[in-house]
Amino acid sequence: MPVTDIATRVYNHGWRLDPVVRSLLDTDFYKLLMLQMIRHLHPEVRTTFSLINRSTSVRLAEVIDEAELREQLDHARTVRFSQRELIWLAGNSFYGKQRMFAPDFIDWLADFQLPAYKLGKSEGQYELTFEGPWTHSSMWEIPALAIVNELRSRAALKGKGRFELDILYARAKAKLWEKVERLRELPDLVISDFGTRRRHGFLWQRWCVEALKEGLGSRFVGTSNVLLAMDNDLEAIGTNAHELPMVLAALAEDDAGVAAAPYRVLEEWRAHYDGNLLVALPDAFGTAAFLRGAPDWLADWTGVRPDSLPAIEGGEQIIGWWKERGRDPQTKLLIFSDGMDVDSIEATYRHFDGRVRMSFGWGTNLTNDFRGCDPAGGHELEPISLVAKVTSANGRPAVKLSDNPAKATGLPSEIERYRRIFGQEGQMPQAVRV
Ligand SMILES: Nc1ncnc2c1ncn2[C@@H]1O[C@H](COP(=O)(O)OP(=O)(O)OP(=O)(O)O)[C@@H](O)[C@H]1O
Ligand SMILES: O=P(O)(O)OC[C@H]1O[C@H](OP(=O)(O)OP(=O)(O)O)[C@H](O)[C@@H]1O
Ligand SMILES: O=C(O)c1cccnc1
Repeated sequence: MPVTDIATRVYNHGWRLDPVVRSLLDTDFYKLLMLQMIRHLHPEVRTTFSLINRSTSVRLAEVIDEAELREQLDHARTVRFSQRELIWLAGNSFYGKQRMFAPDFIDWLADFQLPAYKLGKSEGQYELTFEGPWTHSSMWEIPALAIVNELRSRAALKGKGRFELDILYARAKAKLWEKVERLRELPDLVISDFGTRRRHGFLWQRWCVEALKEGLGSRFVGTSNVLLAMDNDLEAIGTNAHELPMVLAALAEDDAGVAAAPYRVLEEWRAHYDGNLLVALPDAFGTAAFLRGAPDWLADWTGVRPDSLPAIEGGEQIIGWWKERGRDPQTKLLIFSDGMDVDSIEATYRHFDGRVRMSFGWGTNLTNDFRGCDPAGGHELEPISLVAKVTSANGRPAVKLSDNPAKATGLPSEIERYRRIFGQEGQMPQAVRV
């Protein structure tokens, strides 16, 4: 296990290009799972992904230097899958399954390059978009977010002294370790790292993952970061994302096609994957409508990943649905993954303990929690709510409604149309923190 003195490195490395993204495996596992399917079924679809800063009070274009941002984005475009990485992807077993990725997909990855980007500025924010085949533009989501988040951290760290940095990281480490000690009290906890996109930095995420591996032992089941999984001999963890129903709905010819899109996605998914990968994401256009219209076979899937209702609320709705459909929730899996942190993990665990199988995907509050750690008392290192969403498919607008109206994305007129199609039952406004 490489042990890097992060404070020393941050101090020493301020003077040359220090690439944020050095591997195309430095992404979420679900991106590769989705990519294999998209390439197979939708190779002709073109999409645009756009950066959206929901923390509008943070004027990113005034914090991050544009030349540095371009340098990092350009560098990411030079990175290719290495031979070693492709051999690992082809030969490793995932979720106990051999050959998850077909040989022709692995061959295709060998030539993969991130497509061009467009970068502008408006009202203190960056306008960063990625247009191209869905297979390519989608792959920008995680590296683009990791780059912007890490450049923001670096900007906040610039000018700090060697000891100030040392104390800052010491505090962040102690803070994380206190969380580990609390989580150890939950005997049947199952938790993984989902924190790549909004991490403080790569090396910090690596430290967090290694700390959880030692501190939580078998309760820590892996990481969604494929590179860290490979390097640390951990399980790569992944489900699927909102972009799948969003793109299929955008491509639909009429309202009925939009309404059917979330279930078509599931059919496509089950034709590619099975077992623990049969986990549905219910909230792209509202969980209540999704569950009401779901085909009965969906209740036979392994689990559901509630993602925008408060965790207990969302879990209860899904358990109620399993019961209604005559399934035993104790055999089912709930994956909680939206802005979780120790308090909500403990509360959710205790609430559902014994009633359902559960696991937690711990993101930003794992890999970017520097709240209260800056010896100078600054707030510049606190995480922001930065996302990259699909905004159009074949030139047609893409929409996400979510259960939380604060997370809706898309043209206002299209959001209205989708609200008419899916209804607004169960919408629950909540402040978005990360
Ligand atoms: N963003 C990153 N992505 C992947 N690996 C990284 C990243 N940053 C550092 N590493 C790896 O972590 C280890 C320690 O990093 P560090 O950068 O301190 O090494 P270094 O000897 O200074 O080399 P480098 O010139 O690559 O920065 C090295 O193995 C390096 O390749
Ligand atoms: O602990 P967290 O930082 O929340 O990380 C995990 C979250 O990341 C993804 O959300 P995404 O980036 O797509 O944003 P959104 O669902 O909040 O819009 C995912 O759907 C989880 O909700
Ligand atoms: O695989 C997932 O569901 C996942 C991974 C990282 C972040 N959010 C979700």
